Amino acid sequence: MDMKTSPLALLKDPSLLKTDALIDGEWVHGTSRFDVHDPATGLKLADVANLGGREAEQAIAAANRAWPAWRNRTAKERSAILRKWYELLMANQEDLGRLMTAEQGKPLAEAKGEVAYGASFVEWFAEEAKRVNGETLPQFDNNRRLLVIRQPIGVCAAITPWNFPLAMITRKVAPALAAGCPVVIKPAELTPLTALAAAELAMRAGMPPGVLNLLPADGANSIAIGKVFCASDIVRHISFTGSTEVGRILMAQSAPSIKKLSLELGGNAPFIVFDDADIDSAVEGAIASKYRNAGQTCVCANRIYVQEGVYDAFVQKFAAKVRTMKVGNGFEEGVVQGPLIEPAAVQKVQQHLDDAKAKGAQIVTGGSRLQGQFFEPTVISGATGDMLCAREETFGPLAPVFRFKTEQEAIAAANNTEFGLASYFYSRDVGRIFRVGEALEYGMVGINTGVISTEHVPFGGVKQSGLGREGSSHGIDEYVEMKYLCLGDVLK
Ligand SMILES: NC(=O)C1=CN([C@@H]2O[C@H](COP(=O)(O)OP(=O)(O)OC[C@H]3O[C@@H](n4cnc5c(N)ncnc54)[C@H](OP(=O)(O)O)[C@@H]3O)[C@@H](O)[C@H]2O)C=CC1
Ligand SMILES: O=C(O)CCCC(=O)O
Repeated sequence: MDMKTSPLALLKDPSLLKTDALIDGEWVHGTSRFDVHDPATGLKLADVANLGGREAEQAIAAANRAWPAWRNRTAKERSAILRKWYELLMANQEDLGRLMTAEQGKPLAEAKGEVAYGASFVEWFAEEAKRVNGETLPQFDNNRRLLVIRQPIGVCAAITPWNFPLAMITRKVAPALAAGCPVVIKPAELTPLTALAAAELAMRAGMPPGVLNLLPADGANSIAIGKVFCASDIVRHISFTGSTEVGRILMAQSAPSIKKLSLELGGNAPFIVFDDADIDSAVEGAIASKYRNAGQTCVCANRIYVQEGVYDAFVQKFAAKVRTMKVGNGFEEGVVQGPLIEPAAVQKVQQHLDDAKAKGAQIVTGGSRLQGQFFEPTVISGATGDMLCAREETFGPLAPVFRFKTEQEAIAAANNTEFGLASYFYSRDVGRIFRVGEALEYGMVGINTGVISTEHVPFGGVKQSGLGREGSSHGIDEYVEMKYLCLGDVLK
């Protein structure tokens, strides 16, 4: 790595560039390493400790040792450490954003936005730590008292994806820590540097050894670590964000140990524009939803359905806006779309586009692969239900626009998928807003907006998009067990 030309040369605090694993409060070099690259340039950024199943066992044991002291801290003490971590994440927003743009590719402004978003989960759960309340219940005879207490579930594991290198970690780890659970994190192979910097800041915030462990790994070792997490009787909960395929593997592997799972999996978000919508607002929403992170989020609009009366107007206005989007290295001024994460992601966009063209779609704007891992923001019209882009998540900057006639037709098409994460629709009719909002089989519905994510809402899906909810006051429920106490002889 030539540090002079590396985008990481400009870190204000170079000690945030951590490349070793964190186990039991110690930075571990590991016996093997893997390279991390900048998807915009292909250049190597760093080599990182490559840990496997054996170290996963060690990290789990360390977390288990740290558990009694961590759960016995008062909620206020845990809250203070989380609050300090939040402040350090925000104080280092610029550097964390820079690390993220370098390894993930999203434009710097968007990366800094993710730092704030990721930190907001830490701030939120620092507060929620103090609200893990119990209940008293009416007794069934006067000689007894009935109580419900909520206790931390135990050692938790988190497996996170590359598309949100910070926020997907904090959305899992902050509620676990707040509840009194230690964590072992396995970040994505492609984006460990942001995660490691965040772990360093957690240590600076006073996180005790063993309470937060982080194991970078390459693809093969990730599979080995996943097996250890799933088989372990000590790990009581696994939270995973990523593909439905891997979610299914983790669920099957966890069956023997009957583990609690939170799964945030693939989506295939419909974005419906009715004739009565405010078209300019729908265009803004579609841009925000479709092209966030170059289309690489599970809540990105994947299928845009437009009612026939406004179809041509929407397509024309939408494409006009898309043509103004600047594509390039995320560190360049004015860039709003960076590279895709890896060559396979570019190939998937190309495959979906080729398939759509072969089945009769027309390119309205874009349609070309640029150099390296860049792909033009693309809009196609005349999309139909038999196309790959209708059935699978493209996870890239391709917007297929489908035409529909009736509300029933749009709802049926939107629900015609095994996924059920996010959905969106635009209408000014209050009756329709309730009808469609209730009929969409999704965990989240954006109505007259393309932006739904924030820390205090329950984020999650139905059907094969996953299990459980993250964020909000419900997010901590995943990390606590209810215990019923039945107390007799109180009148003696
Ligand atoms: N819901 C979402 O937010 C996301 C959805 N996706 C979807 O998945 C597709 C593929 O993306 P990809 O990154 O490959 O997603 P994966 O589901 O393969 O990876 C997500 C995380 O799981 C890890 N992992 C992969 N296989 C296993 C395993 N058997 N046991 C334990 N951990 C494992 C990965 O590690 P490693 O990085 O080392 O392979 C990574 O940390 C995307 O195109 C997109 O459609 C992808 C990312 C996020
Ligand atoms: O699963 C994803 O793609 C990341 C979630 C994005 C969000 O929180 O809005």
